[in-house]
Amino acid sequence: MRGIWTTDHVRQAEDRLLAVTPEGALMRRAAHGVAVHAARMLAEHAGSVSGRRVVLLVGAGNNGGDALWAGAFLRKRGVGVAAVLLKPEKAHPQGLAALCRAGGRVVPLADGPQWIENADLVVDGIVGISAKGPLRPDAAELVERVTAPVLAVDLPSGVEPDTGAVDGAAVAATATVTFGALKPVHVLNPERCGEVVFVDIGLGDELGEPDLRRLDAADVAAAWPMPGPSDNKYSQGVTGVAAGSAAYPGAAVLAAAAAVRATSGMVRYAGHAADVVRWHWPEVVATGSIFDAGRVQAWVVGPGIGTGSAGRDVLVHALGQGVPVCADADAITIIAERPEVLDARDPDTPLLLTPHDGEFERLTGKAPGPDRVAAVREAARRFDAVVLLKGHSTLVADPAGRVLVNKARGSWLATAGSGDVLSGLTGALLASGLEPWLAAGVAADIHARAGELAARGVPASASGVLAAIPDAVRQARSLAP
Ligand SMILES: NC(=O)C1=CN([C@@H]2O[C@H](COP(=O)(O)OP(=O)(O)OC[C@H]3O[C@@H](n4cnc5c(N)ncnc54)[C@H](OP(=O)(O)O)[C@@H]3O)[C@@H](O)[C@H]2O)[C@@H](O)CC1
Ligand SMILES: Nc1ncnc2c1ncn2[C@@H]1O[C@H](COP(=O)(O)OP(=O)(O)O)[C@@H](O)[C@H]1O
Ligand SMILES: [K+]
Repeated sequence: MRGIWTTDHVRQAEDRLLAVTPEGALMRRAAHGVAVHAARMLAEHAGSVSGRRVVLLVGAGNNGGDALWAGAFLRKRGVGVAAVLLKPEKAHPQGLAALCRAGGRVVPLADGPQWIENADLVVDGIVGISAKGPLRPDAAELVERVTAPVLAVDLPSGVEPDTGAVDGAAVAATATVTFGALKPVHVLNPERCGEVVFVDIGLGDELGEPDLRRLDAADVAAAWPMPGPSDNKYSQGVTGVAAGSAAYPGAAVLAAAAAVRATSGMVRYAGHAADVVRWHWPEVVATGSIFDAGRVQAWVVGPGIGTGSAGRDVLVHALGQGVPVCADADAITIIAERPEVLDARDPDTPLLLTPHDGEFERLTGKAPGPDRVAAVREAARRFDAVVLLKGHSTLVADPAGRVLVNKARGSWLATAGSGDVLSGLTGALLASGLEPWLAAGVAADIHARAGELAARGVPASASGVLAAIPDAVRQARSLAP
C-alpha cells in the first residue's frame, strides 16, 4: 500500500528534515531528479539532450527554486536554458545564481511567449505545495503559449494540491516529478499530472500516518481470494445478488456475472430476473425472491430493483441477515428517501454504500463538491458505513477516516452497466471475508484494470469489462513481486 500525504503534513515533515540537513541539500536533491527526468524527456521527445532548448517558468517560491537548480544541472549537459521569472524580486536567489553561473539566461517576462514557443521542453516551476487557486493571469498567459511537452515540478501549477480540483487556468503536464511524498493531486487528478515520477529526498520517517492510501498490484493480488486444497463451493463465501427486475434484467445479469467471474465460490441470485440470469449464467443458483434465497456470506442489493416498496422490503431483509451488505444504485436511493430502513441493520453488520455523484447528493443532501475526499470521509462517518464514491478516480472511506484512492486508468468505465459489474465484484470480495474497506478498494482496482483491458484504446461495453475480469486478476497477480 502506498501512502499519500496532504501538503500540510508534507510541509511539517520537510521542516523537520530541513532542520537536520545542510542548507539547500534537499532542494538540490529534488532539482537533480527534475533535471534527470527533463533530459530523459528531451531524448524521447526531441531526439537528443545537448543543444536542445528548455524554458523554465519560475514562480515566487521554492518550486521556482527547484526549477532554477534543475536548469543549472541541465546546462551541464549542454542544454540551452532560459528562465522566465514571474516575480523577479522573489525568485529563489541561490537557484538563480546557480543558473546564471552555469550559463543559463534570464529572459524578460514580455519575451516569455516567444521563448516558450521555441522550446523543446517547458519546466513548470510556477507554484508547488503552497499553491492557492488557479494560475494568476500572467502565469496563465505564458502557459497558454506552450506547445512543447511540460515537466511539472512537484505538481502541475494551478491544480489544487490537496483536492486535485481545477477552477480556472492550470498546467496540463506531460510528466510530474514529485519529491518526498505523493500528494493528493497525483492520484485525484492524474490527467493533469501525466506520468508521475517519485524522487526520494529522505522524508520517509518524518511523514507519519498517510492521509490517503493507494493499493499496489501486490496488495490486490494478496487480497484476491484463491481456492485452496480444502476449499469447496461454500467455504469461499457465497455471494448473494438481489438486483434487476423484469424491466431491467441486465443489471441482474451483470452483477451476478461479475461475482461469478471474481471468485470460484457460489453465487446466488434472488429477484425477478432469475430466468434470464440462469439462462446466461447456469452456474448461478437463482430464485425469484430474496425471502427463499438460502444462506449467503454477503448481499449485493440494489442495481435495477426499483425504489418502490418491493425494493425496500428486499433491502430491509438483506440488512437483517447479519452479513455484509453492498447497497448500490436503487438501494442508495431507497436509503436516501427512507433512512429508517437502516434500522433493520444490526450495528455490527458491515454496510458498504457505492454511490455515484447523483446518488451521493441524494444520500447526503450535498454534491461531493471539489473536495471529494472530505465529502466521502464525512459520509462514511455519518452512515457508519464504508462509502465508495464513484467517479473518474474512485474513493473509498471508512467510518474511522481511512481513505483509499483508486486512480483512474482512462475513462473507459463511463459506460452503462459498469457500476453493476463493480457491485458484483465487491459483493464477491465481501463474501470471501475481506473487510469492506479493502474489498471495495480491491474491487475498484480490478474493475479499472478490466476496463482498460476491455478497451485497449477503443470504447468498451460493460459486458466487455465483465469478460476482462479474469485477465485483470491475472495482470494484478503477475505484477505482484
Ligand atoms: N521545503 C523543502 O524542504 C523543499 C521544498 N521543495 C519545493 O518547494 C515547494 C514549496 O515551496 P514554497 O513553500 O516556497 O511555495 P511554492 O509552492 O513555490 O509557492 C510560492 C509562492 O507562489 C505564489 N503563488 C501561490 N499561488 C499561486 C498561483 N495560483 N499562481 C501563481 N503563483 C502563486 C505565492 O507567492 P506570492 O506570489 O503570493 O508572493 C506563493 O507564496 C515544493 O512544492 C517543492 O517544489 C523541494 O525543493 C524539496 C525541498
Ligand atoms: N469518466 C470516468 N472515468 C473513469 N471511471 C468512470 C468514469 N465515469 C464513471 N466511471 C466508473 O464507472 C462506474 C459507473 O458506475 P455507475 O454510475 O453506477 O454506472 P451504471 O449505473 O450504469 O452501472 C463506476 O465504477 C465509476 O467509477
Ligand atoms: K509546479
